[in-house]
Amino acid sequence: MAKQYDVLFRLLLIGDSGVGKTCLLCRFTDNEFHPSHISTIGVDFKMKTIEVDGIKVRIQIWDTAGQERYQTITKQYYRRAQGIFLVYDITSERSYQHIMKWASDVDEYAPDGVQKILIGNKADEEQKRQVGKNQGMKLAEEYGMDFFETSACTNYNIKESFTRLTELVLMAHKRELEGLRMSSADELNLAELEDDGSKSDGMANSSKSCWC
Ligand SMILES: Nc1nc2c(ncn2[C@@H]2O[C@H](COP(=O)(O)OP(=O)(O)OP(=O)(O)O)[C@@H](O)[C@H]2O)c(=O)[nH]1
Repeated sequence: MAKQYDVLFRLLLIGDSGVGKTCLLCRFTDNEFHPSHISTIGVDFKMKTIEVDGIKVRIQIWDTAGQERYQTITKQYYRRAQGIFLVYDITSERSYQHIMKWASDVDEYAPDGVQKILIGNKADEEQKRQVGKNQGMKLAEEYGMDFFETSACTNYNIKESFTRLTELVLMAHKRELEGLRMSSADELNLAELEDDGSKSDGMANSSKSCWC
């Protein structure tokens, strides 16, 4: 039977409450968008398999609550991420200013070598824009990250940004992947998902099902 995937790994979405993390995830995995905001409680995740450079990649994507009160729980998920989206809302200067704080949390809690992308979401809301595209680009450059403006609402740059972070993680784990090609027998489990699956059932808790 053909293998369902070659490699498994974990991505994480972080950023202030309301910037659109859940909607980005739902747009990417289910091509759905819902206009109401129901705050995530703790963490939630969804899976999707994509093919990049001929490699079938199964990604577990963790959506974290932006609200301060859940930070103790959500920070526990940083250390097992291979890639992280730092998300702000282009209509909220405050959410952009807070990227500094999210980036310092990543430095403190995520593993060395974790791949990062800066996302300015809600790009469809041009009339309400408070953060210029050049500000996003400048910040991303300072932190050495790639940058995308996205819209979960119009499906702008969603596939592109998820694919790019996946590519960055694949590049960062090139050596392990070469080993996989040589053996061609097993999939590579970067996220130790089987192990986590049982644990996460108890820890992941969200008030949202992903209809957004
Ligand atoms: N116009 C527009 N609205 C969006 C977009 N993405 C999300 N929203 C809206 O922004 C609100 C918050 O979206 P969520 O995805 O729930 O935000 P979140 O970051 O997951 O919030 P927490 O779970 O509280 O951390 C909702 O009303 C969404 O419909 C977008 O690209 N454009």
